[in-house]
Amino acid sequence: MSVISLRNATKRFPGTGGEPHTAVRDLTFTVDAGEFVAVVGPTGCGKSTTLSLVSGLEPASSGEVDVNGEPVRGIPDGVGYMFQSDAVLPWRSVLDNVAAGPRFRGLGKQQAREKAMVWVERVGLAAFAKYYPHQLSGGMRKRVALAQTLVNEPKIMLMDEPFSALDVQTRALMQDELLRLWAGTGAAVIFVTHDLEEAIALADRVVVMTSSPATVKAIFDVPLPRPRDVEEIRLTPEFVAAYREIWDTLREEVARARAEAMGRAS
Ligand SMILES: Nc1ncnc2c1ncn2[C@@H]1O[C@H](COP(=O)(O)OP(=O)(O)OP(=O)(O)O)[C@@H](O)[C@H]1O
Repeated sequence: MSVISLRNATKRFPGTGGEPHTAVRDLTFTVDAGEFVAVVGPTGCGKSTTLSLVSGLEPASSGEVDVNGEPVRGIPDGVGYMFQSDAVLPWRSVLDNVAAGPRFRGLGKQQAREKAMVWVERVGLAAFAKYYPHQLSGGMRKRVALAQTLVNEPKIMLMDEPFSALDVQTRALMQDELLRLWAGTGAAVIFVTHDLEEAIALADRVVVMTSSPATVKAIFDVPLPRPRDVEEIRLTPEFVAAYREIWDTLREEVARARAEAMGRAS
């Protein structure tokens, strides 16, 4: 069953010159329970706006966006977020950062900490539970952010380039970690990325967006088995074939976006 469904969803923002600016147009795709969908497209095409429509942060100007079978009006329950910049609070320990969500949702301090500790352990930070964010590496902070998201047991996870600021090795580690932890949750994921390799390594399906204003250009199934080791899987012929096929479609859009950006600059 689809837990996320967009039908001809369009978003227009007020433009600077009075004319409305269309950020995304006629978006149509669905995400099933337990499905991992990656969204790729050229820079600035409207990927983050797509997530804003699903998260209820921005209402659609036309078309329909449903979450759990209901039209999105405001921020739906059971949705977890992870963005490029994390929401780790510097004045709280790792454990208290992770416990903040359960506290907010009404658990007592002790219960929230117990629940948080389970996730702190799962993301491999048990020895660092009392540390403060400034004492952690970038990868460790991302682990905290992942625990902060997963501790709330979201049925939907919206991820906007969560690992793009990490170095290549830490990034691969975090991708593996995400897949391992997500596997037990049954959550539907939309993962926005610039990086086609990352999209294929992680996802069940890849949605390719056109250049701005974005619409869905094509949707590809990723025929790779799970569980996956993201560094190993990149070397398989199936991965390379999927990469070629999807890149053929994405390349035109990236070229078009570049040409438009150069046109604007000149
Ligand atoms: N709140 C807003 N008000 C006005 N325009 C906006 C707003 N949010 C996004 N836009 C515009 O919508 C378009 C798409 O932006 P969006 O951030 O969704 O793209 P993106 O594909 O996520 O970008 P990137 O690849 O750089 O992360 C851009 O032209 C942007 O300026």
